[in-house]
Amino acid sequence: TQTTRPQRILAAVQKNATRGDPRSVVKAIDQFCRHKEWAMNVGDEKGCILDSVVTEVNPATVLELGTYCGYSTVRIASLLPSHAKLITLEFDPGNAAIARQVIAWAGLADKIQLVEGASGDWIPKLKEKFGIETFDLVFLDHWKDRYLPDTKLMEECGLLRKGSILLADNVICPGTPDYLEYIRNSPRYKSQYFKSHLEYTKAEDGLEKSVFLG
Ligand SMILES: O=C(NC/C=C/[C@H]1O[C@@H](n2ccc(=O)cc2)[C@H](O)[C@@H]1O)c1cc([N+](=O)[O-])cc(O)c1O
Ligand SMILES: [Mg+2]
Repeated sequence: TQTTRPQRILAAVQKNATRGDPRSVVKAIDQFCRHKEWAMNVGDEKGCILDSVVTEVNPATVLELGTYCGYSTVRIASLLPSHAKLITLEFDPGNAAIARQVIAWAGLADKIQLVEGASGDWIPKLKEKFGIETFDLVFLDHWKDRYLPDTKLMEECGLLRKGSILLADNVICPGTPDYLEYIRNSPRYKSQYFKSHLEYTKAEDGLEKSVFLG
């Protein structure tokens, strides 16, 4: 019977990556997606920009919207300080099941809380459920039409503080025009565009980094 793309990504990790070595997990997925089968991971080129932002922010609390197979989850968590926590939201149970195994292979399960469900349902519950005050860093990489409503929801729920960083994938391809328009014109944010390429391709894409000003 036919396997799914996430199942094939997990198989590539289990075949080519070393248990407990997050960078080898990242490399195994990039090799597979560049040479065997494209998949919507943030990828190696934009991943370097992600790494530099994570390192600069050195966050104690991170929210990721859109786990998929856990590529960026592992990439971010591998750079976090020891007591830092990353919460990642995943809607599709099949993707979540794969991501849990990728995260476990990387040896990062103790840093990561994978929550299954819709961002719109879970964002209002994160404070009470996980004892979170605010997020130092939010990585947006889920459904592109959810970036704007979820950003407004995070504001309303008091999950952002002065200096919180939002980092959004795919602001060019597939594109998030309503989010970009809002975030670039709002007096409550200072934004910066990091030009790059769509993962594993020559097409333009980029990351938008925005600081919440309070
Ligand atoms: O569509 C894209 N991403 C959508 C991601 C969606 C992921 O977020 C989850 N989610 C989690 C929580 C939710 O509330 C909703 C969905 C979904 O279950 C899925 O796992 C995309 C597409 C391209 N592309 O080239 O076409 C490139 C990219 O880098 C992309 O990120
Ligand atoms: Mg993406």
